[in-house]
Amino acid sequence: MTIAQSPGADLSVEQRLDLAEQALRQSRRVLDVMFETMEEGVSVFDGELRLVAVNQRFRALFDFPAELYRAGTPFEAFVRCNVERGDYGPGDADQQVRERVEQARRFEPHRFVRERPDGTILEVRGRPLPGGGLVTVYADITQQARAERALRASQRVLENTFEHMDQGISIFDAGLHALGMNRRFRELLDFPESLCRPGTPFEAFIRYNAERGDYGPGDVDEQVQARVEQARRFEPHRFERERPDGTVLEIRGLPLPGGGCVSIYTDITQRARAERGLRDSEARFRYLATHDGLTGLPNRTWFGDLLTQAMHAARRYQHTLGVLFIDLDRFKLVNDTLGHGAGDALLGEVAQRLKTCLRASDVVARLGGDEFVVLLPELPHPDDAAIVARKILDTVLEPIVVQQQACRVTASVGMALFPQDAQDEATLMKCADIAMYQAKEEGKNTFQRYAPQVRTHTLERLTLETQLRSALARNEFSLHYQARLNLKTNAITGVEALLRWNNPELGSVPPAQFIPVAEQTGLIVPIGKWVLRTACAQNRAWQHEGLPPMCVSVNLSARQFQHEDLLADLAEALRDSGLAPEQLELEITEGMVMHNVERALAQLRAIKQMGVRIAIDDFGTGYSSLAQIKRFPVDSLKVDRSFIRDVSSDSKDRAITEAIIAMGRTLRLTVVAEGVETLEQQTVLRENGCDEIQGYYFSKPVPPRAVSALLWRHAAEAATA
Ligand SMILES: Nc1nc2c(ncn2[C@@H]2O[C@@H]3COP(=O)(O)O[C@H]4[C@@H](O)[C@H](n5cnc6c(=O)[nH]c(N)nc65)O[C@@H]4COP(=O)(O)O[C@H]3[C@H]2O)c(=O)[nH]1
Repeated sequence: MTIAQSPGADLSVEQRLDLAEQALRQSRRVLDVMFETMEEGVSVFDGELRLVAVNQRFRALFDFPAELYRAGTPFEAFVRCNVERGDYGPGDADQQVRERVEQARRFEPHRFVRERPDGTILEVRGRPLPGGGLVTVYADITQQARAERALRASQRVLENTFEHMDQGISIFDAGLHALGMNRRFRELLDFPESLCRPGTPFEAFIRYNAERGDYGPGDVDEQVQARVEQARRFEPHRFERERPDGTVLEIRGLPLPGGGCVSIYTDITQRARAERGLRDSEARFRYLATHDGLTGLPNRTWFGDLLTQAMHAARRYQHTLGVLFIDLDRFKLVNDTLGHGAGDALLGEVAQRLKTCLRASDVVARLGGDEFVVLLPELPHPDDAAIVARKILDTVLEPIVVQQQACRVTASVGMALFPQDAQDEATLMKCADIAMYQAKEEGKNTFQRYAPQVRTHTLERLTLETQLRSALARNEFSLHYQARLNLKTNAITGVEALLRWNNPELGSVPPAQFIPVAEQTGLIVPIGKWVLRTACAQNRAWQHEGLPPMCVSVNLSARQFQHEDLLADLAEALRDSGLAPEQLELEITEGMVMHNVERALAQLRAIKQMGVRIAIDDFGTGYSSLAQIKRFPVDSLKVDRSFIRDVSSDSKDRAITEAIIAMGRTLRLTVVAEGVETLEQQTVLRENGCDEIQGYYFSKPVPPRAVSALLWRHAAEAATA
């Protein structure tokens, strides 16, 4: 330190000495103040390592006992005090003292950091003094050291996190050279260790990827160039990449504030797979929601959409649009006789044929069951719809081989046109539907253009069908019974069960009206089963009343006769009612057996084997020959009403009736005349040897209670006769 000298060359020696002394005292005071007010603690020891001085800050930092601060205290005393209060940590006290004193005795410059037990961190700098001795400066660096320590700790945490992150990270500088990358980056991208070093150019990674085919086929140089150029733009980006091993990576790139960029790689394979699965199932769902599962054609929903679009276009460009409703005529028969598998195969074939016989712009859809619909979006001329309809009929008519059997089905087609027949989709569809019903009534295998006058009739028929569908569940059916009289014994030999339908909306509907509808719709099968069960139970109930046993006849429809469940239904009705099989008779018509003689024969034999009787109903109206009837195991023939009506007046009718009676006798069959309304008719029949009669003359069809009364009355009359 330099103390400023004051000028005074003209002063005496004493004066100068005095002045120098004053200056010395002054600079000593300055030094003292500086020493005492220093930020750092300072200790000064002489060449013998005895204390010369410590400043205020030293005292505050170390808090040694006051007696130690006396000048001349040996350095060793301070060290020992520190050792004793644990300042140097655990260890042998004497050795700790010895080591430190020896160290100090070397009087070498030194610098170290020491942490005191109270957490204070000191930077200790020692310097030998020129004339011997040692000055040591103690700086309290606790705050700074703690901050540094915290920084280092958080750096370690960061490095640890970086290294063990679930995402791969790579960092490149502004010159696109690698600054760093973590373990996951190497794993996810499967790069060799040699590549994953700081300084590796971005291009090297890209080239490595391109060469191993990570970017798919293509020119490697072009792939590299495109990617490096892209990276050079340092724009934020995010995309997904599927690696050849199937790993799907989401790659996000972010520019760094000081230049360069960081890329984050996330393995999203699972999520991508799940999303792909979802997309697949969504597509599948969409397909199922719009397609018919069996034929692959558009379903009703999709067809509705397509029709709406086509109507818009037709309206805008003012052209004619056609809708054709197609219903297969004998499909249910195929389904019932050959099974559902055959039915499905047939529908598939029909769908295929419909598709090929139409233009690509036309639409064919399946509405369900055996119903198809065709949309002709643009008809140059309204008559063109008829040409398409004819084409459809021809194509459907071609034999279809199902289960090695050639089937032939026909179709009924209904046509409706926009704008001629309807202005909106729903009405247009309804019109085509109505026209289709009309075509069916016209005798099938035909097409019909919608005409407003058929609408009313068809609507009635539609109402009937709708009501009929729920009639069984709503308990709207009942059975009436018509008695049969034996002309020789005058006994009531049996009753015929006749179905009655009473509907709250339609009233009492005659069987002639609803039975054909029930047949067409297939509803006759469950209804017929109900008739069978009810008739058997009723016959048994009469027996329980004490009436003499007799036979109950039940009409079988063609559908029922062909149905695979018939035998099981029969057995069930007999078992549940407890009726003897010979007290049940089934009435079938000639047409039913003539359709497929061999199959019918097998069915009839099976029924006969159960002990159930069989009658041929409406006999004479069909085409069965005597030779064929001979083969059938039938018990009776019921002569059709039409021959009986004029049997007493018309010689031709009488001749036919006589022939039937004679034939029946030859075949040992019971001959029953139906529709006998007069005494004359009865007399002629008796004279000709007819076995039994049924008709209004003897009894009308009546409810069970009235039958019971008739039977009791008749039994009583017979007893008194
Ligand atoms: N004019 C006239 N008619 C007479 C006379 N005696 C009886 N009838 C009627 O002639 C029909 C005889 O039955 P069907 O020929 O089997 O003809 C039946 C039968 O084919 C069918 N049907 C009735 N019930 C059933 C049933 O439960 N199942 C099936 N599949 N068909 C049934 O409906 C047809 C008509 O039945 P219904 O209207 O009850 O008509 C009955 C009966 O009421 C008469 O002296 N004069």
